[in-house]
Amino acid sequence: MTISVAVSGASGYAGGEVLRLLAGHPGVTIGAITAHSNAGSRLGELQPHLHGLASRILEDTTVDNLSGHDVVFLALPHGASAEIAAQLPAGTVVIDAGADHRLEDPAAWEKFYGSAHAGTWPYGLPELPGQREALKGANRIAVPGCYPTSALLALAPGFAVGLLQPDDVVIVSASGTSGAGKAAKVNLIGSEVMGSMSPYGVGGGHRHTPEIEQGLSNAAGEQVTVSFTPTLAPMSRGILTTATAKVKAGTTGEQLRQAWTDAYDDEPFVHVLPEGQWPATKSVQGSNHAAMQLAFDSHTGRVIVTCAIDNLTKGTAGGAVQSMNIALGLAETAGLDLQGVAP
Ligand SMILES: NC(=O)C1=CN([C@@H]2O[C@H](COP(=O)(O)OP(=O)(O)OC[C@H]3O[C@@H](n4cnc5c(N)ncnc54)[C@H](OP(=O)(O)O)[C@@H]3O)[C@@H](O)[C@H]2O)C=CC1
Ligand SMILES: CC(=O)N[C@@H](CCC(=O)OP(=O)(O)O)C(=O)O
Repeated sequence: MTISVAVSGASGYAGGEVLRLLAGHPGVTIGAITAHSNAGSRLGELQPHLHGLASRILEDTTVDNLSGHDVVFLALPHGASAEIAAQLPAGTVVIDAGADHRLEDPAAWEKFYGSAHAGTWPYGLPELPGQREALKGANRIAVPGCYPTSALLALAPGFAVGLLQPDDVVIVSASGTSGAGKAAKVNLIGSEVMGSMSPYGVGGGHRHTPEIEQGLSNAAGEQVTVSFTPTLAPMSRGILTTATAKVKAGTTGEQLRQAWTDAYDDEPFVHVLPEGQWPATKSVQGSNHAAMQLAFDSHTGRVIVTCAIDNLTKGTAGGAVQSMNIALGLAETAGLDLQGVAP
């Protein structure tokens, strides 16, 4: 049996990455591919790396064009996906790469996104406690944001076993510029970003703060507050997150390492590196893998975890395909058997 899949936002970075992964997926057939201003164009003009699909024509992103498939991926700007999703048949598996259905708290949504909350869907990060079960058979899936994917993978194990204090969490992430999408922004063009790094959304203003707090609070079973600072790095892909939290009194370095290795030893895509080896974005580029390392800083009583992902793969499209596989009962790694790229 082959599963028919439609991909909207196929002219953009996230949609293009979904197509790259689906092109190598053994169980799916790619049906409609849709765009907005680029509808009518050949895919090869916009995504020249997708050689096998180059002659496909982008259709308009309409309910009619997306209906009639088993699975629909939405890789659209915030707001656009909720409007389309609400009109797709209930039996279709809809996987939203955007933020519209990630947050559980309508007040947090309204505060950070400034619009009405569209509802909450199962969250597509299967490595979180209990989340793989929640995705089985789901027909609506909210793909996490790229920063939250790295931050939640980094700290959830310590909160899940009660080793970390909930009120002193500091997370700093560096992201490649593709995280911002294809639309040109003056601070993202090469001459501005090459050879330079800069922060943004400083002081609790970034919209991923409530998403990270939600995931860590769910893992901890109590409210976790987070200080999150994103920075822009001169690379096209990749996120390196450094997350630190104060440990509870009496916690040892051995207990911390045990908690992380217990959480991830059986995971196909999340790797706690051997002690002393630290992650690099290059090692996960183009793959659905996350590489991480942790250390206990006994001087400050903090655990420091670094986690590297590719924002477009594990941070978006790879997580989306992994969640689709779980929802449909396929092998979780189908279409995702890709190693990193070097050098
Ligand atoms: N880039 C990343 O690392 C991540 C992105 N995401 C999310 O994925 C989604 C897509 O992001 P990304 O691919 O980066 O963005 P891009 O700007 O690269 O692509 C946006 C896509 O949406 C289409 N589009 C734009 N406006 C509309 C509209 N009003 N109705 C329908 N389609 C529209 C565009 O079509 P056209 O080109 O034809 O105008 C294009 O295909 C966003 O919600 C983003 O937040 C999530 C995690 C990480
Ligand atoms: C570098 C960069 O600009 N990154 C984006 C986050 C990308 C992402 O995960 O987006 P959504 O939550 O919107 O899906 C940002 O900070 O807005």
